[in-house]
Amino acid sequence: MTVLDDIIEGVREDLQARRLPQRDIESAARAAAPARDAWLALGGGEADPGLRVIAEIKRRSPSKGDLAGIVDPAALAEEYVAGGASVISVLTEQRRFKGSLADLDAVRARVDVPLLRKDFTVDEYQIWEARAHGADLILLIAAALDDAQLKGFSELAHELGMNVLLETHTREEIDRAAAAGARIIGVNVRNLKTLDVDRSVFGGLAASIPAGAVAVAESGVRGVEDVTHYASQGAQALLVGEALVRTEDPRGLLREFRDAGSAAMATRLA
Ligand SMILES: O=P(O)(O)OC[C@@H](O)[C@@H](O)c1c[nH]c2ccccc12
Repeated sequence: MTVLDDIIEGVREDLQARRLPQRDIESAARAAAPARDAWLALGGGEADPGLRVIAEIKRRSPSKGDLAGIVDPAALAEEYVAGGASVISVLTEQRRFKGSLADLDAVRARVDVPLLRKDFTVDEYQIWEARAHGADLILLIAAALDDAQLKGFSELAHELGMNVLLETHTREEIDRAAAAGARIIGVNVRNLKTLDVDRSVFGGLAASIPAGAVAVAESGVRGVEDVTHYASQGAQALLVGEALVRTEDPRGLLREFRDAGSAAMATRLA
């Protein structure tokens, strides 16, 4: 059994414990304020977008253990917005990442940028639930889903006005993401089956991401050098967790990342 299989088993158990009747979650989703456009926020369709950052609220991870206490996730989210984050990612998985839907609610109440509900989506219920809690974007992981699920889950998210960040790790998964109509494609340089990080995976796959889709490099940003690396390899956006939750100055670090990344993008496109 891989790490990913193990995580998903826990996610399914937690879901059964909190599941509301389908009509209740649907009416909560329909009552939520309309979703914001995360694709536009990430520079979709723009000729000169500048590097966008998806800043993540993450207390713990299976690979690194405890990262940060984060007693007030909304205050951290406000720092991220002040530093120019385009999207905020809120981990809602409980067992391995110490996240919750309450974190998503707290952040939603305080910031206006698009929010990614970051979780292991394996059931349509979680998509309704994401919308009910104010998410604008959901994560779908190609390694965890078959083609019919990628397509069906994407369609449901779009029907609810949300975007999808479709996470890949191989060439084959990028092709599957493209076939599912993904407009925001992430390459996670961490292999979710082994948790190994290999930063060169992004550059090896970036050219396979279809034009028109926003290319997101996920994981492994330790500092400005990694930002420059990903941006020079074709990343339009970065998903950053650990570096931002560990620093004393998330606002300043975010600005540094955006400046360095935008400069590297400009050089690449010149
Ligand atoms: O903390 P990092 O190395 O900056 O990584 C952030 C993000 O990419 C990572 O949290 C992540 C990427 N895909 C995921 C899927 C589930 C949980 C977490 C993730």
